[in-house]
Amino acid sequence: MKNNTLPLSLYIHIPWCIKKCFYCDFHSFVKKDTINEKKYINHLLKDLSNDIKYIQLRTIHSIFIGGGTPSLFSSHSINFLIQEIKKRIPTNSQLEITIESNPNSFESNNFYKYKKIGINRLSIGVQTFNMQQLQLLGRTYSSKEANKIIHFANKLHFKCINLDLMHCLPNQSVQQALKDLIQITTICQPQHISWYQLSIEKNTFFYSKNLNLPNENTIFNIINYGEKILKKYGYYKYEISSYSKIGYQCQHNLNYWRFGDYIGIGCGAHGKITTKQGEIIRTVKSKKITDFINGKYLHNLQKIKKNEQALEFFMNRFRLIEPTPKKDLYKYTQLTEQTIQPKIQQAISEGFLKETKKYWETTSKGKNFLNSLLEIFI
Ligand SMILES: C[S@@+](CC[C@H](N)C(=O)[O-])C[C@H]1O[C@@H](n2cnc3c(N)ncnc32)[C@H](O)[C@@H]1O
Ligand SMILES: C[S@@+](CC[C@H](N)C(=O)[O-])C[C@H]1O[C@@H](n2cnc3c(N)ncnc32)[C@H](O)[C@@H]1O
Ligand code: SF4
Repeated sequence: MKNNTLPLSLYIHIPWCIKKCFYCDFHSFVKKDTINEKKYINHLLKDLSNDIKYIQLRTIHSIFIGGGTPSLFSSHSINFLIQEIKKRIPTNSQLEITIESNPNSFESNNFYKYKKIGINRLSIGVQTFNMQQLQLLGRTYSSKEANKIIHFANKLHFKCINLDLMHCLPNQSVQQALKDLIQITTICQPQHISWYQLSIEKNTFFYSKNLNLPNENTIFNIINYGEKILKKYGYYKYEISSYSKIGYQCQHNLNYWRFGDYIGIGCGAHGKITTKQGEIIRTVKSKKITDFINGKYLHNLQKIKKNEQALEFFMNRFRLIEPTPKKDLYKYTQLTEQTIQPKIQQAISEGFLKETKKYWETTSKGKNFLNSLLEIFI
């Protein structure tokens, strides 16, 4: 492979939370006592130094500090981390730096300083403004507190604020789900909204519960009317769950979905890298914090087999609303169009896909039955 020109992002995982929410299976564990932030950050930097080889003369165009609840870390620690990273790897002038936070008062004390140290995208996980539902989800703040903190964050004028909102919650009516959206789009007015349909995941408290989840009809109405509200208030859908004002798409997540490269550091972080030889590898870092802080950073490194690369590429690409440029298949995987032509023709003949000279685009049937479309590429 010639010089690697694929966009490169850096993901940093901070795995601690105040408590484990009943629905969440992201890699996080409850903070038992004071976290030795400096020690963890030193290990993050050592973890990064092992992955420097993957940079291949590129610059980093986005940093995402996710979790867990990264906003449990002080602005001093986050500043030290960002400065040390910048000493080690070139970053581009338009660097997007996101940190995720929960709308708890003590965490919001960090917001002002996060902005001062260069964080330009603040993601706040609200989930809902309905008090009963917040309690049902196991969240640790009130809707009043969430509103106050979003209002406070707005006044700090981050370049972009994202709010995470979930829908199709247990016992949730269409009206309640839409009320959350009206609140967010007309009062909070963030630049970006991530609107997630609740998924019941294994290894979560919810998984073993007999929940009163919305039926198909309610789900259809929530999504159908919800998308109308989002569009009415200027939020354009660019990915299955992602909506933004024009110009505020999340560059980090876009890079994932376009099948770009990203280095993942931290306990449980994953990365996806294209090597000089044109191989595509996935890295998974140790999920056990004891392993990670004993210097066992890398848990697993796996090459994506050639015959799985088209599926991996389209699994990411077809999440996006934008059409897929045909030239990107070779750019991101080194696969030629010829190698996948029969499957493309099958997807077109089954009504999931349409094509022009330069693009492939999912039809509404393809968007609504994405898994059936992707099965063609297995
Ligand atoms: C991993 S959390 C990190 C953000 C922050 N810790 C918080 O809780 O707000 C990222 C987001 O994933 C979403 N999420 C987590 N579990 C989910 C599930 N089972 N179904 C749908 N969305 C989920 C939530 O909206 C959450 O804000
Ligand atoms: C579900 S997304 C939510 C993004 C948020 N809605 C936004 O727009 O900023 C973020 C979560 O996905 C997980 N995540 C993202 N990239 C990751 C990576 N490379 N390795 C491990 N976990 C990752 C983390 O749990 C992180 O909190
Ligand atoms: S949703 Fe956020 S706060 Fe809740 S357990 Fe997951 S990462 Fe932690």
